[in-house]
Amino acid sequence: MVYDVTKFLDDHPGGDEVLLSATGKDATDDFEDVGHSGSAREMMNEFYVGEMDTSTIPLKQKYTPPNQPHYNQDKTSEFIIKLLQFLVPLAILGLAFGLRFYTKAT
Ligand code: HEM
Repeated sequence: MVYDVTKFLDDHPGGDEVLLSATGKDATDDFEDVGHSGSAREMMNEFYVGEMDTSTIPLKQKYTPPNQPHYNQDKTSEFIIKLLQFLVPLAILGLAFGLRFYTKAT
């Protein structure tokens, strides 16, 4: 049985949260566990929409991850920049020492 409880959310004595948590699925157990009164069962008729062929419900809903923005998976350029950040100062230092050594010798 399918019920549309959108207009009942504000009026449900058990609150809207429990109703919302029971949407889009078989809420029979949730409903029965509360031990709803006879009048609650009568009220349900107001929100009755129809029947559903439960055999058409997929047993497990397939999770399809939302489309992610395409990140640059190629980390090579990042690695080269890091390497250069390390090597360039080292090269300058080496050059400075080299020059100093060279100018002293001559
Ligand atoms: C169309 C469906 C529903 C109707 C018409 C309905 C109606 C009611 C009514 C009239 C009450 C007051 C107590 C009573 O008379 O039994 C109530 C209480 C409550 N209902 Fe519902 N209900 C519905 C669905 C649900 C569902 C699906 C859940 C759980 C997921 C739920 C959880 C509760 C809770 C927790 C209370 C409070 C019980 C308490 O404080 O003792 N109800 N509901």
